Amino acid sequence: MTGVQLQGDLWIGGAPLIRGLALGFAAGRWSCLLGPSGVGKSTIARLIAGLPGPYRLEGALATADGQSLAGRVAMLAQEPQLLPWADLVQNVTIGARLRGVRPDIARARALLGEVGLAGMEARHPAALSGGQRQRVALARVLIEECPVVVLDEPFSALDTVTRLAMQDLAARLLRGRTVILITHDPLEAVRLADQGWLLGRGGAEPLDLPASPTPRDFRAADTLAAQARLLARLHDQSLKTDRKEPCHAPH
Ligand SMILES: Nc1ncnc2c1ncn2[C@@H]1O[C@H](COP(=O)(O)OP(=O)(O)OP(=O)(O)O)[C@@H](O)[C@H]1O
Repeated sequence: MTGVQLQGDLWIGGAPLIRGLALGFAAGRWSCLLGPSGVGKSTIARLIAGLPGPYRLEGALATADGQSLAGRVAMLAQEPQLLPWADLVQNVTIGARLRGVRPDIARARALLGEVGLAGMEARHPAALSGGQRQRVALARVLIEECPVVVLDEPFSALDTVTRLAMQDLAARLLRGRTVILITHDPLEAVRLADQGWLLGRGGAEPLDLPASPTPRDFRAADTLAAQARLLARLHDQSLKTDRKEPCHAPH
């Protein structure tokens, strides 16, 4: 497994986005990024996944083993980005198909079952709900065996109970990988993360997480206390940032 270090200033479209980043994503652990909408979380995800964009890093993105991240990162983007003309098995196995290797159909079917879509394998994405499409995208990431996994709001379209089940599934199947989880949900961060940061324009501040093993019980006192602390920090941050949009109410 490999850890990932990101440090420096991030720019987008010629303007500064976040200054003074110093993030160390520990090898084999789950790290979480939270922060207000537009702060740059998805941009960091794209940077780590090596996807193109109008961003520029004045600093360094490095791995603990010194090897390139190319070909070693699986990413679940905010939008599921499924192939509309392909069935669910073909969607889940797209990585193998693109690499020209034999797709593991049995594993794809098993994963579709694990994400609650058994019996729907022959459907196309248009015949799914938003939350079902998001679970196909989750299965597509879970089938990859990349050491680094970036999950950008992977459970945002799910109802609360399904979300908890998918968190448990991802925690089980991605155990031992270096996972970078982006979320707006304080409970999700507290349940899954070994470490994490709250991002703001001026950099990143570490999260205060329980010492108990993940995935943490959502009923446990230490989980709920950490969730409340994090919610309070997010609330304080939004008051400080004063990001009020002008309101064009009709007169
Ligand atoms: N092509 C672009 N040119 C200039 N700025 C851009 C471009 N694409 C995105 N941005 C800006 O970059 C900033 C960071 O976007 P990003 O998607 O990384 O934020 P985020 O923290 O993931 O937000 P959210 O929580 O809403 O998903 C935003 O303010 C956005 O407006």
